[in-house]
Amino acid sequence: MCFRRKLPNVRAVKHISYATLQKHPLNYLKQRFQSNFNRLLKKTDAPNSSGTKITVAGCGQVGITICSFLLMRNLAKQLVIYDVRHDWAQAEALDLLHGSCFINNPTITACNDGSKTKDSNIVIVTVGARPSGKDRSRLAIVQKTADILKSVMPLLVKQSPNAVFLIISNPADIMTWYVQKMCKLDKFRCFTTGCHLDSARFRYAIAQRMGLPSRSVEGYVIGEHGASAVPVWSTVTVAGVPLMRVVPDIGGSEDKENWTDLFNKGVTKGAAAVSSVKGYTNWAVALAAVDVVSAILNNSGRVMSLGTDVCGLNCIEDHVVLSLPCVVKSNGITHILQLPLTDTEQQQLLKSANMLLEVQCGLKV
Ligand SMILES: NC(=O)c1ccc[n+]([C@@H]2O[C@H](COP(=O)([O-])OP(=O)(O)OC[C@H]3O[C@@H](n4cnc5c(N)ncnc54)[C@H](O)[C@@H]3O)[C@@H](O)[C@H]2O)c1
Repeated sequence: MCFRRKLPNVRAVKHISYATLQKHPLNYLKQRFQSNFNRLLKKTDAPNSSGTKITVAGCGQVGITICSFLLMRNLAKQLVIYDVRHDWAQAEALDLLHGSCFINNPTITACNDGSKTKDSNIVIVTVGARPSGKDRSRLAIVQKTADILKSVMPLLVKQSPNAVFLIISNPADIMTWYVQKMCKLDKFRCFTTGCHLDSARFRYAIAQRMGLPSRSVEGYVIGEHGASAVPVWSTVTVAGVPLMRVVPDIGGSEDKENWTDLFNKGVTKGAAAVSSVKGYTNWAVALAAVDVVSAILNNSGRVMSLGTDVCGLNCIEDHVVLSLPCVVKSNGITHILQLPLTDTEQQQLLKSANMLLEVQCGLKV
């Protein structure tokens, strides 16, 4: 009996005018219910934490796949989808929201003006053009994507000046260099997934040849996320055994087992094998991006081959963005590893750096 008396009295809500009731009977009911329900909730002094906020800029194939993995892995409490196609972004957000009860009730919003991205912790950038036509290389779309980023990035940086910016848009190394320069962002908090994806493809290709799962293989690809990527055979271990100890000539001119072919087919031409059929790649890049986000949010200190300005490292003397193994913590990249490379690997890395530098110089900024 005592308990019943403490329940709020539904008739006590007086502030709703008769006009409102006439106009919107449903509103009236909603307000009555909400007002009474709120009286049951007693607020404490705990600060209101809204959780990690992540913006995904660009909700094409790559962007929306990243969104779905972020939600499935429970990494974003607030997700903002930003795209010039507002209706499309809103529809994608609503589609995801319809499944809220399966993904821990996140807040998902969409916008085309950047307003809702304010104070994001992480901004993942996938806006851009896809390679199409005869030349399907990543470098073919460089100026087009740069022009798009020129209109998008200042807005996103202004809204979230302290965020970590993860650049996916291709050609990813050049675009990261461009964004770092244009928005004056530090290299530790504006970087690209770069060769983290290529390293995953590398591990997969080696594991396939060995008949083992990818996770039994460690090893890095460095340099350009693209045709001049460098396989660092000297870092490859299979079940802890350095592959170079078993195949001393691996990747060299005497490589009778054709490991270089395996790299070319599985890594540098890996994306084309998918996109020549589908028209795009989305799953592996999204998994790689979400892996980086998870490393950041967990302050993990994991080492990943990511692309940022590597001037002064491994004999590279220019401000060029390419991938080297990086330590990832909550504020971004804390350290970049100077790998002890073989002569062949070092030469290939410098070649990759020079090629990227040439494209950087040709960009109209
Ligand atoms: N780094 C990697 O490993 C990797 C892998 C795959 C794809 N990519 C790159 O990711 C990018 C996206 O690929 P996708 O397949 O999702 O392409 P997509 O064409 O499906 O999506 C691009 C999205 O960007 C949006 N967009 C374009 N201009 C915009 C603007 N000015 N403002 C806001 N939004 C804008 C488009 O509306 C579209 O939704 C491409 O550059 C692609 O090459 C990178």
